[in-house]
Amino acid sequence: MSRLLSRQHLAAVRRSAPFACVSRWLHTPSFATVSPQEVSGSSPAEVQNFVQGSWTASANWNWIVDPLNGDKFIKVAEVQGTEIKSFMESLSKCPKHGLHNPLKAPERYLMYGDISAKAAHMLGQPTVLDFFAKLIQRVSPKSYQQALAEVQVSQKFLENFCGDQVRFLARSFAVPGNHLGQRSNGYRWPYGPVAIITPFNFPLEIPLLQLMGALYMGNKPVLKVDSKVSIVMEQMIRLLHDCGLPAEDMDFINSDGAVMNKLLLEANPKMTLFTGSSRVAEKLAADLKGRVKLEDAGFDWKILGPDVQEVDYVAWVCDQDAYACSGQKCSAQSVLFMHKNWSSSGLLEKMKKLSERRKLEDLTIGPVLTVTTEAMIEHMNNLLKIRGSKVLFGGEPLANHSIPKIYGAMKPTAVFVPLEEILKSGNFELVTKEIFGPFQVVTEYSEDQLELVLEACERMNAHLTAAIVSNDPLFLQDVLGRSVNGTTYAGIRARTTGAPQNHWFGPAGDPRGAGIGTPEAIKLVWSCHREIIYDVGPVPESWALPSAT
Ligand SMILES: NC(=O)c1ccc[n+]([C@@H]2O[C@H](COP(=O)([O-])OP(=O)(O)OC[C@H]3O[C@@H](n4cnc5c(N)ncnc54)[C@H](O)[C@@H]3O)[C@@H](O)[C@H]2O)c1
Repeated sequence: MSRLLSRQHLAAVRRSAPFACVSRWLHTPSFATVSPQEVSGSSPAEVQNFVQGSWTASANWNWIVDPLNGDKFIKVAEVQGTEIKSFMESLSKCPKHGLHNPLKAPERYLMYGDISAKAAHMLGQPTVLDFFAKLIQRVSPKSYQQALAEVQVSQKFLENFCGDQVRFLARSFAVPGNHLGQRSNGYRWPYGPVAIITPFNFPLEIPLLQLMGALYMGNKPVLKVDSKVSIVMEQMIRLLHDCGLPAEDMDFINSDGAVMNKLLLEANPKMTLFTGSSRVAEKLAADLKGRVKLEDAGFDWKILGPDVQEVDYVAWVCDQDAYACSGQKCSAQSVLFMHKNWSSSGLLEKMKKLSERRKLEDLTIGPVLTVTTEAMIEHMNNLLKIRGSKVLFGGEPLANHSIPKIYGAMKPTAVFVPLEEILKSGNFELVTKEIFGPFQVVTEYSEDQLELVLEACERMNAHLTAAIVSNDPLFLQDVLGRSVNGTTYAGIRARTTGAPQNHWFGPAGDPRGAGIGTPEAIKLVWSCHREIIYDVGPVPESWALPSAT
C-alpha cells in the first residue's frame, strides 16, 4: 500500500514539477520511490521497514540531516523497542536448517542464480548505476567516482553469482567409508534465522553483498543498516523484489543500536554478521555468546620498502588510500612506515600537493560522519605532544562550508611521529587509535629498524588491510611472513584500500573474523559444515556378535 502511495506521490510530483525536475524523475528507475536529486529539506524522503512480506512504518520517525547543509531531508521509520514483535515472529518462522539446504528445496539455489542475473542486469543499466551512485553521494558524501565504484562492485558481484554459481557455493564432497554402503558427505549448511548489521560508509556494497551471501546459502536474514544511509538499501530491496526476491525471504529493520541489540537478544538469530566499530563488535560478541562473525575496525598500515621507485604513482596511491571517501574506509591508510630511502624522493611533498587538490565541491573531501572536527583536532593535538612529532600537512578544519557541527570537516591531514616514540607504551594506544576521517600518521625507519616496524604491526589489535610497497622479493617475503592482516597487498603498486568483488576482504588473526565478496567469504560466513555419514549396509553375512568392548 505504502509502495503504491509512494508511486502515486511520485506521479504527482512528476505532474506538478517544472521541466528539469520532470526530466530527473523520468530518469528515475521504475522500482524507485525517491529521486536522489529531489530529496531535500522541502521535499524529504521516507524510509520504511520491510517485515513478513510488507513495507511498514513505525510510531517514530527519525530525521536524518543532509551532511552538506544540515537540513532535515530524510525521515526513517525507526522501530522502537516495543515494536520488534513482528520481526521476532518473522525470524522464528525460519527453521535452523534454513529455507533451503543441499537436501531441501535445492531449486532455490537456482532461483537465486536467476535473481542475481536479473538484478545484475538491472543494476548494470546506466540510469540505475547513476541512480544509486547519486543516492549514495547524498547520504555518505564521496566523489561520484568513488560512489559509482561502489555500485559497480555490487553489480559485478551479482554477475558473479548468476546461473549455477549459487548452487556451486553449496558444493559438497564425499569420502569413501570403511566398508560397503558407508561414505561420508560434507555439506555447507545454513544457520537458518540470521542477522546482518552494517555501518554507514558503504551504504550499498556491504549490506548487499552480505545479504545476498546469506540468502544464497539458505538463511533468512534480518538486515539493519545504519539509519543515516539506509535509504540506499531500502531502494535496493525494492529492486530485488522486482527481480523476483521472495517477499518472505528477508526482513529489513531501521532502528537505533539499542533496539537492534534487544532484537538480537530476544529473537536469538543463529548467527549475526556485524560490520562496524570494534566497540560494538565486542559488545555483540559477548551478548550473543560468540555466535557472531565480525568485520570491525581497521588501523591499516603501509610499509614502503627500501627500493624507491615510481614515486609519483606511490604518492597518488597514498593519497587515495588515506583520503578518498574522506578517509572513511575501514581499509584507509592509517599509518605509513616510510623507509629512509624515500626521504629525499619528494614523496611527502607530492602527497601534500595531491591532498591539496581535494575539494568539497566535488566531494573529494567532505563530511566525516562519525568523528567531529573538534575530536580530530584534539586527537592531532595529543599526537603533537609526543616528542619529535609535527604536522606534515592539513591539520586545519575545512573552510567555507555548511556541514553541520555534528559531523566533522577537516582538511586531509598527516602527522609525523618518530618511530621510537610510537612504540613507547604511553604513546602506542594513542597513535594506533583509528580516526575514521581524513587523518594519517607518518613515520620513518632506517635499515636496522625494520624489527621496530614489525613490532608495531604485531602490537596492533586490528588486522584488516595492509600494503607492502616494494618489489624486493626478499623484503616482501620477510614482511609477509611476519604479519597477519587479512587483506594484504604486496608489490610496488600495493594499496590498503580496494574491496572489489574479486578478492577476499576481511580481517585475519581472529577466529570470529568474517569476509566479504568471494565464494570463500560467503561459504565461511553464511554456512557451517555438516557431515552426514551414510551407512546403509548390507551387513555382511559373516557378521557375528562381537564381545563387549
Ligand atoms: N571491517 C570492515 O569490513 C569494515 C567495513 C566498514 C566499516 N568498518 C568499521 O566501522 C566503523 C565505522 O562505522 P560506525 O562508527 O558507524 O560503526 P558502529 O559500530 O557505530 O555502527 C555500525 C552499525 O551497528 C549498529 N549498532 C550500534 N550499536 C549496536 C548494538 N549495540 N547492537 C546492534 N547494532 C548496533 C549501528 O546502528 C550501525 O548500523 C569503523 O570502525 C570502521 O573501521 C569496518
